[in-house]
Amino acid sequence: MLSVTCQQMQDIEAASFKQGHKPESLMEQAGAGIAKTILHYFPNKRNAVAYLGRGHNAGDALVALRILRDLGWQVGIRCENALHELAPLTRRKLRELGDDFYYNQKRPEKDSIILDGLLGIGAKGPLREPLALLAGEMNHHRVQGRSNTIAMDIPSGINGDTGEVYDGAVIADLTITIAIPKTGLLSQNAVNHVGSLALVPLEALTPENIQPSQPRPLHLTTRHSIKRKRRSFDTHKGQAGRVGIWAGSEGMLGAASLCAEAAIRSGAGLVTLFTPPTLYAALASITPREIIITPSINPQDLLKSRFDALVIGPGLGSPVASLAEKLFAVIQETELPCVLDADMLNLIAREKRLDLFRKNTILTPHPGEMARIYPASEHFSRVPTADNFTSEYSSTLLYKGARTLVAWEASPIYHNSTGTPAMATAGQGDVLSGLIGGLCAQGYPNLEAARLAAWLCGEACQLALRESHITEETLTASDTIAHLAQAFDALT
Ligand SMILES: NC(=O)C1=CN([C@@H]2O[C@H](COP(=O)(O)OP(=O)(O)OC[C@H]3O[C@@H](n4cnc5c(N)ncnc54)[C@H](O)[C@@H]3O)[C@@H](O)[C@H]2O)[C@@H](O)CC1
Ligand SMILES: Nc1ncnc2c1ncn2[C@@H]1O[C@H](COP(=O)(O)OP(=O)(O)O)[C@@H](O)[C@H]1O
Ligand SMILES: [K+]
Repeated sequence: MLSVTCQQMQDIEAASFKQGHKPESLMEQAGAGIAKTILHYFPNKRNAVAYLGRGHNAGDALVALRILRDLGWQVGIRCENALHELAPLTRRKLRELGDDFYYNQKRPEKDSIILDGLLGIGAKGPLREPLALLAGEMNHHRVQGRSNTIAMDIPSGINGDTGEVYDGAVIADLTITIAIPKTGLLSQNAVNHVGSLALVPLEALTPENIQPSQPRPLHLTTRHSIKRKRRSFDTHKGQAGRVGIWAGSEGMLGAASLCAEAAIRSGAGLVTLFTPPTLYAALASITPREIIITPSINPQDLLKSRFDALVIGPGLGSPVASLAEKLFAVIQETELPCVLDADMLNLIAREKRLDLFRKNTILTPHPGEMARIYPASEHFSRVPTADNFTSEYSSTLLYKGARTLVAWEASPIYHNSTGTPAMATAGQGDVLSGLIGGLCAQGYPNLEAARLAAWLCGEACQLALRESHITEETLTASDTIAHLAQAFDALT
């Protein structure tokens, strides 16, 4: 969904009020959506404390808090403003929690949920007292109490238009933005304060007829903006997509195995993994039985079978020159959707074969690989890099990072909403490339496959963290695969 400035959001709100929508009804819908999102990621009852400012942002937090309390959560508030200073609607939402609620203020306990309802799109400039004090308290409890902070609409102390981070701004693990994403949330400067993103759509507030504020529009990929395919009843495995993978080398068998497993878990009907004959036995012992493993020394084999998509690169290492030439020839010849990942990108950079970045290819560089294939990226921030790169090359680009970007030619630059720092662990990229290949093989257009795969991987990891035996420290790429089903299920 297109992102908007705070002023554009306020104009859309004002227009909806003119049409007869009521602020209280919108606030109830926003609060209900926030509570639902919190329960999606934190399904077990906890202690929740809402930090309140004076405006309607606090009202959203109070509605969510009321819903959580009705479901048996222990809830409380922190507010340094006098009651009479609160906006009338916000005061009403506070009263609905009980007359004594304001006077029995609470601080978060260990492992709490902290709701940031200090400031939303009505914020002007850096945090002023008493909100600066409360933001400091929230950030302290988040670290000391290992609590999770969830920002209502935008993290307080962030400029919603530019993403500028003011002193003492709230650090959120998850920002639940209301109705339409605000452009500042997508800024790279703000990423450590925004965390992962979720959207609560409101029917009355949609971005129709809004002019993008940038020449290349910035969109957020959320669960609502991805369409999941349904199969017809008589689908057979040949129609469900055939993926050919060239991956792995001595010491990097796991990359090949994870990539192939993710491809079959994406829904692809048949996945074939080509491997040097010397690695066959070892790879067969760690790869799911559903994967066809074919010993091969010639990448041309990728062109001989009837595949619907190819993935080349995970764990490839540094192939000898003759193998490299054969891989280049395959990439040059194939018209299939072709994911080029990891060492394949390094190889292309090293041999200066950027002519291979054709329309059917999907490139998945992390910033290090990006600097090799496109040294200009070191002089630009992420969005201009994605913009310039896709203007120069006709490939679909998936530029990995804490806010993964996906773009193609003149498409909007899509910012992925899901993900967690727990993903900073080996093998996540191999899962991602396998997933993209599997989705392409099922007929998702390249851009859609890349957006969906990035969203699914991030969502799977966020959902994995709900489980008591998986933490930020212990999450592995295998856990990502194991939670893909829940991620698919979370799509509307
Ligand atoms: N208006 C509506 O119909 C809806 C509003 N919603 C929520 O309401 C929010 C906007 O509410 P408001 O317009 O009341 O604005 P805020 O809740 O952002 O509060 C703005 C008030 O905070 C104070 N303030 C501004 N900048 C400050 C600073 N730097 N330091 C300290 N105090 C500062 C001022 O008193 C200002 O009036 C949205 O972000 C969203 O969360 C949602 O409930 C959806 C519907
Ligand atoms: N802090 C983070 N927040 C969100 N996603 C992350 C974070 N760190 C890594 N990721 C994601 O994990 C994946 C890692 O890919 P990559 O670095 O290629 O891993 P590998 O090569 O080990 O498989 C990318 O999709 C990246 O976007
Ligand atoms: K907020």
